[in-house]
Amino acid sequence: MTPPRGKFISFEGIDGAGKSTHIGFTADYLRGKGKELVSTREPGGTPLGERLRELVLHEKMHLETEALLMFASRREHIAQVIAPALTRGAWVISDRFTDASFAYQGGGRGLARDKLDALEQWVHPHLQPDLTLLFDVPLEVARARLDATRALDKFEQEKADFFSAARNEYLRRAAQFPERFRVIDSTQTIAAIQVQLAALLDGLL
Ligand SMILES: Nc1ncnc2c1ncn2[C@@H]1O[C@H](COP(=O)(O)OP(=O)(O)O)[C@@H](O)[C@H]1O
Ligand SMILES: Cc1cn([C@H]2C[C@H](O)[C@@H](COP(=O)(O)OP(=O)(O)O)O2)c(=O)[nH]c1=O
Repeated sequence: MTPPRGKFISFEGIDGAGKSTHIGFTADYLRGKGKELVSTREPGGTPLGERLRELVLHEKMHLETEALLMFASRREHIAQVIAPALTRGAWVISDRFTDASFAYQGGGRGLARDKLDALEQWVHPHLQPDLTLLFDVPLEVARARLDATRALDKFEQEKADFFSAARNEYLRRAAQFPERFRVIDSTQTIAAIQVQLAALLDGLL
């Protein structure tokens, strides 16, 4: 008998919003409920994708090259990891997916939305996350969290305008696709967010 398809959850937000923190909690929570879980990330998630990630996070390149590499990594990720896992009934949680390309290459860098729409249609015409968790914080909060924790990559070194545009594009997408997005106020304490996450995940189980 074919197992029921697994669920696909993406985690989004500007750098420093708290995605990585809550991915760990979500993975533990779902494993605790007995789900086979695949925790992965973009760009990356496959050996080839991780090599593309190194390039795209550290090399200067044309904006369209950057967008194409994000989708090239995603194509491989879907083929090798996401689709097979969902088919065998595993749940997939991904640290970013296509909404990040709309937010960063589209909102942040100004790539025309119709080009991103075309790439999305090409690379995954029939696949969307069942749930997209958007961790939303004001830029100053995100920046303060980043400065306190780590060395910054190419994107994290961008200026406030870039993150403001990326955040706005995320919120625009959340309003456009309310059935799959949940916006989480990430200025709350980690414990308060976990309570909210547990309730959202229970709704999917
Ligand atoms: N709700 C929160 N309140 C306070 N600090 C937080 C919160 N969420 C995350 N942090 C801290 O902010 C930093 C960045 O979080 P992280 O999860 O790495 O963000 P992201 O993956 O979105 O870039 C970490 O040091 C983390 O402990
Ligand atoms: C998936 C994706 C990520 N990005 C950017 C957002 C992030 O700044 C960067 C890497 O994402 P992320 O995994 O959040 O890095 P870390 O957790 O190490 O901070 O890639 C894009 O610009 N477009 C995309 O399509």
